Amino acid sequence: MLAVFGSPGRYVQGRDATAALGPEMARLGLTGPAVIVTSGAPMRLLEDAWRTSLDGAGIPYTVHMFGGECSDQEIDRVLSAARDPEATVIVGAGGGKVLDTARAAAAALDVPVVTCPTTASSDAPCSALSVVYSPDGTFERYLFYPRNPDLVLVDTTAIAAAPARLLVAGIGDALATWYEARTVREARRANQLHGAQTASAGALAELCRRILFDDAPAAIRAVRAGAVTPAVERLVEANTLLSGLGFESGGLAVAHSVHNGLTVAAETHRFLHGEKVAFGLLVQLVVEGRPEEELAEVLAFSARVGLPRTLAQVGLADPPIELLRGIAVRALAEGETAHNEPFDLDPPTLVDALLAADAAGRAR
Ligand SMILES: NC(=O)c1ccc[n+]([C@@H]2O[C@H](COP(=O)([O-])OP(=O)(O)OC[C@H]3O[C@@H](n4cnc5c(N)ncnc54)[C@H](O)[C@@H]3O)[C@@H](O)[C@H]2O)c1
Ligand SMILES: [Zn+2]
Repeated sequence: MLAVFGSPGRYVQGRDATAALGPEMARLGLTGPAVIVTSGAPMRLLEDAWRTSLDGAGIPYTVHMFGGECSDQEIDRVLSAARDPEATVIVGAGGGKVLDTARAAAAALDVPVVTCPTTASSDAPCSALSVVYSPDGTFERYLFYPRNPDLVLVDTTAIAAAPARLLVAGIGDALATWYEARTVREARRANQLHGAQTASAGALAELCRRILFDDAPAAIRAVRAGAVTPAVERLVEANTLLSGLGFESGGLAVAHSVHNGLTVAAETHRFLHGEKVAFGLLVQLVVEGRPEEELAEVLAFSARVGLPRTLAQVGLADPPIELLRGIAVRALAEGETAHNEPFDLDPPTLVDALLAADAAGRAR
């Protein structure tokens, strides 16, 4: 297997970065017409900055309001919105679902995509894939693309204006990165680019983990105050760039499959991707039989930053055993990254790991 490493063409991050969107697009030749896919909160935060920046760069654009889920239906709506202006670039500005929808529409049109995360709630911004759900929020499939985004522009002022819960969820998604990449490396499985892991992907995942452990509490405090600080900048880079490069070029394992499994339970739909991944990571450590100290370290960190450690904390207080079985079956469906483990996994084994991870979280 060849080693493969992928990354976005250009990554720009900082205070009020949206002011640079027009010039950054223009320097890449992305002069429009553009369709901006966005939702309510990001729109309110950024519409004035878009007008100034894109008008200033001579880039015509229209805005498409996101319907709430990255589903085939929503991707089709964006394609319709792009038809009339004959859009030559799609810009996604919002959470992971907005970015995934924008990326899917751009790929279908074979035009470049720009992602502008307005929250550091997941590692969606930098990747060359989308996660597609049914309109009611059940995981359906991954869509893989030949290219990563041409430009990722991260406005930390917008991110600091978002609820701290979103940043914490992003920490959950980023926390799993190094542990999942370690599994993929040890098992010599393929990463999300269908190649072997480079040493640099492992090193980026490692740096991601170190920044989380060093900077997360200070960054969360600052975002609660709506402030951008050096700790916020580092943490946003860890959640967005390092976790993004780390998961894609490093690979995924049980933690993300448990997330996908949990989505079969409607009770979990009000919880964020990164919150479910954080619990999935505990399940992964249990099923891999990692040392007690490692589980304790992750549990202590998760408790400190406020990530879920139990089934109840992702909406499943006292779940019936049939529901847990359904979650395990979905988590082990064909193509799931749980199969990157170096051992065979079956639903009863995973149900036991779900129960044991929950017990470990409750015991703390
Ligand atoms: N493509 C990938 O590589 C990849 C990686 C990780 C996750 N994902 C996907 O991304 C999604 C998770 O993304 P998410 O956790 O961001 O959820 P989300 O997209 O639902 O966004 C969460 C909420 O944040 C709000 N929001 C965004 N910016 C805001 C701001 N500045 N102020 C206030 N509210 C704001 C949104 O409106 C939304 O209600 C899942 O569908 C997951 O599967 C994809
Ligand atoms: Zn994730």
